[in-house]
Amino acid sequence: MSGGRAVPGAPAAGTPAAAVAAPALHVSGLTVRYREVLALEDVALTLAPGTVTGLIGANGSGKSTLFRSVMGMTRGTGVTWTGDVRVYGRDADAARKDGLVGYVPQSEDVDWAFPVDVRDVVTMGRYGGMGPTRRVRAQDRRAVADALDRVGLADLAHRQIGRLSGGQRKRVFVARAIAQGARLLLLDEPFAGVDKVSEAQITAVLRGLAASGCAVLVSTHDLTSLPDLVDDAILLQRRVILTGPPDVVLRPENLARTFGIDPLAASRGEDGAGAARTPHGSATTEGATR
Ligand SMILES: Nc1ncnc2c1ncn2[C@@H]1O[C@H](COP(=O)(O)OP(=O)(O)OP(=O)(O)O)[C@@H](O)[C@H]1O
Repeated sequence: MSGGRAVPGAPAAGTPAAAVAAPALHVSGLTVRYREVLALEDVALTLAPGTVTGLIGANGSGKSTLFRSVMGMTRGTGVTWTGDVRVYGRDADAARKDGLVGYVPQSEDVDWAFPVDVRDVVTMGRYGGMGPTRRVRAQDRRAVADALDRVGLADLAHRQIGRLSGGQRKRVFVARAIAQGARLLLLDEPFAGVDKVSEAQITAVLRGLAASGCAVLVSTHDLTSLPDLVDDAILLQRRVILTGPPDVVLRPENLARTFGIDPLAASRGEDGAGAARTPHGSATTEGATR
């Protein structure tokens, strides 16, 4: 972590020049099995720095498993994991250790009643660079203030985290990743349970991060807003079905390949259950093969 003002997207101190030119994320041959459940099969994808990529798939299609694999969280009893994950050309474990990867999981394992405020949580993003004493330095304070500014939470810095709305809570964890100096951000359903205003704020923050050179991978079921958010989208159904610009990926025939239904038929009410919003109508997000 470099000193001075945090600049998301700037290479971390000591990052080799060759790594700067490398893809932000390169996954190849990733197969993950939870005992008898094959969650991901031979997944390959590449994210360029400075882009936002949407990860689209029905429930159970493997989105969270993909995020967890990049975070090294799919190793353990009953989990079989093969494949290669590189972050800016480096082994993912080493890149995470250096704080290059920020992760906003679907639901944080957080005790919302705990007496910590917004600034305390965002400061946790700086722990990696603080050493064992966790003494907060001037540069940490500046990075935290900058991150809070970016997500529009500066005014709530001293609010206890349990007294935040759902959208504000999401933004706190985005700010924590920004304060960390992450150059690859993984967000698992950041818009779930979030109103349109918060969604627009989070979208603006993510676009801003991409503009400053970060790569962002975001899963969402809100397909209507996808074109405003992403440069590219990946359709996942245990395997990567399709990657491309959102207008191509969101074509009804392509969505039907992943969601297992004709979304236009769904919009006509022939299958309305669990409908997700798309620019073309409604598509159910249920019905994936598990
Ligand atoms: N810890 C686990 N043990 C066993 N099976 C699991 C585990 N976690 C996920 N799975 C299974 O792996 C598959 C992929 O799950 P995953 O959570 O990655 O999907 P997802 O696309 O994130 O779904 P959602 O949109 O519902 O969040 C599913 O069939 C799921 O039931």
